[in-house]
Formats: sequence, C-alpha cells, structure tokens
Amino acid sequence: MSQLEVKDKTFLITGGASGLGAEYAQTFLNEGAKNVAVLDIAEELGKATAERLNKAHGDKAMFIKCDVSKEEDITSAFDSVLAQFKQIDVIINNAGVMVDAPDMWRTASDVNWQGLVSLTLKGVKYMRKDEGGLGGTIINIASTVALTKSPSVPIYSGSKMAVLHFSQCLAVDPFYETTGIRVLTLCLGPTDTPLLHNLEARAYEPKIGKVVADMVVASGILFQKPSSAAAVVLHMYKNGPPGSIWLSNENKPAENITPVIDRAFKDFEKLLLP
Ligand SMILES: NC(=O)C1=CN([C@@H]2O[C@H](COP(=O)(O)OP(=O)(O)OC[C@H]3O[C@@H](n4cnc5c(N)ncnc54)[C@H](O)[C@@H]3O)[C@@H](O)[C@H]2O)C=CC1
Ligand SMILES: CCCCCC(=O)/C=C/C=C\C/C=C\C/C=C\CCCC(=O)O
Repeated sequence: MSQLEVKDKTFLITGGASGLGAEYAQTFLNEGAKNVAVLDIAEELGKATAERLNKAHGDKAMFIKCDVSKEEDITSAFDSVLAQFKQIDVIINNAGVMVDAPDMWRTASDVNWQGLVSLTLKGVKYMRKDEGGLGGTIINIASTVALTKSPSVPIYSGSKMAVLHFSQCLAVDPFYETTGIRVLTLCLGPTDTPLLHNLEARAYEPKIGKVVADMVVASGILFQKPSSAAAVVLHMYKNGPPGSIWLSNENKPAENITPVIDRAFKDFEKLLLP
C-alpha cells in the first residue's frame, strides 16, 4: 500500500483541546492538513488551542464545544464541521477520561465508549463510498490496558477493550472494499499527559488507588512523550492497512500488532468453531 497523503485532508479530532488530541492536531497541520476541527468539552482551552494552531498555520483550525457523551452535541458538532470545512476525511476518536471512581464511572464510560461508537457510526454514514461518500479514515484510540489486566481501573480497561473489539469487528472484510473507510486502532501505553496525574483518585476503590499510585512511582514505569504517540498516529494514518491495530509504547516506533491479536483470535476460534 502506498503512503496516504495528509495534504488536502480535513481532520476531526475529539478531545483535541489539550493532551494528546492537541498534539495530533499540531502534527497533522505540520504535515500539511487542509483543516483540523478540534472538538472538546473544555471551551476556554479549546479556543486557545485553535487560536494557537491558527496563528502557526493560517486559519486552518476551528474549535467546537462538544461533550462526546451527549448525542445532540455530536450531531451538531459534526454538522458545524461540515458547514465550515465542507468535508471530513479523517476522524480521530481520541476523547477519553480515566476515572473508575463510584460517582464518575458512568459518565467516563459514556465518553470512552458510547461517544466513540456514536461518532464512528456518524463518520461511517457520511464517508461510505457505497452511499455516495468519498471514503476516509477513522482512528480509534484504545490503550495497552485493553491487552493487560489492570485491577485498579477495570471499567476504564473494559471500555478500552470494547473500543478495540468494536473497531476490529467493524473492519472485518468486506467493510473496506464496500465503504472505502479504513478503521485503525491504537493501543497506547502510558504517555505523559494529565490523564496519568493524580492516579490515586482514579481507581474504582480509594484503597486500591493508593496502592497503584505508589506502585507506579516505585516501579519507575516510563511515561512516553506525547510527540512519540503523535508520530505513531501519523505513521498509522500514512501506512495502516484497513482494520490494522497499532502499538505506541515507551517512545518506540509504531508497531503493527494486528498479527498478534489475530493469532489470539485464531486460538479462540479453534476452541469455539467445529
Ligand atoms: N495518557 C496516557 O497514558 C494514555 C491515554 N490514552 C487515551 O488517549 C486519549 C487521550 O488521552 P490524554 O490526552 O492522555 O488525556 P487528557 O486528559 O490529557 O486529555 C483528554 C482531553 O479530552 C477532553 N475531554 C474529556 N471529556 C470530554 C468529553 N466528554 N467530550 C469531549 N472531550 C472531552 C479533555 O477536555 C481533554 O482535552 C484518551 O482516550 C485516553 O484514554 C490511552 C492510553 C494511555
Ligand atoms: C493505572 C492505569 C493507567 C492506565 C492508562 C492507560 O490507558 C494506559 C496505561 C498503560 C500502562 C499503565 C501505566 C501505568 C500504570 C502502572 C501499573 C498499572 C497497574 C494497573 C492496576 O493495578 O490497575
């Protein structure tokens, strides 16, 4: 597969006001993206990010306040991006929160899971070539916690496993041949953003949160640079075959882990199929 162009493409990035979403916006504009729409619940931050991007890149960015846990926000944000930029070629479903605490887990699950599903379905409907669209790319952000067991944040981890499995099921052949839409998934390892601050308060139970927070400090686990994650997303966008799953961990280059995941599923199939 030849490399896909970033030039002339319009990106919609959720959770793009700060953290990794803002890093992805910057990276794709640096690569010549035509436009970037930043959707986020954080209004002041989002406006400031769009202003900064516009200063550096000449009015190519827009901010739209959008809470991805709210269906009506997603619909109206999607329509606003189309009204302003006339097209959407790439959706990065990046918005995510890690809070399994009793008063927050439902809202967090709506953001991490339902919001991502909703925007993916909206993107598919709009982009699909078999219904008059131009095709495109949808990048869904999962996590390495979808591949390992994290007892302190089981709800967050479950939502990331759901993201991974939803994306791979959606992409099964002949999805790409039919729609012209590449669905790509990123399993992201620990990356230095506010998501990993204040770990103690994020567990489903305070006692466990303390244990994890202490363990992370004691183990000296590497939080990779946001720029490493962005480089992987750029690589995936340019080179990722439809349905592929990628790893970004410890500042290493992009690794296509589709064969590893497929092998595991083949083992399940051996158990389950006649
Ligand atoms: N930082 C890390 O170690 C890892 C992050 N990830 C995933 O990467 C994605 C981005 O995470 P970070 O940038 O690290 O987090 P972050 O906390 O630094 O930034 C998250 C962004 O999402 C926005 N957001 C929160 N709730 C929202 C909502 N309801 N609607 C729209 N936007 C909302 C926030 O305002 C913020 O701008 C998330 O999906 C996260 O789960 C995955 C694995 C590791
Ligand atoms: C605390 C889990 C942080 C999850 C953030 C994420 O999406 C991906 C992180 C990848 C690795 C974990 C990073 C730091 C945590 C280190 C040990 C976790 C132990 C998990 C647990 O006990 O639940």
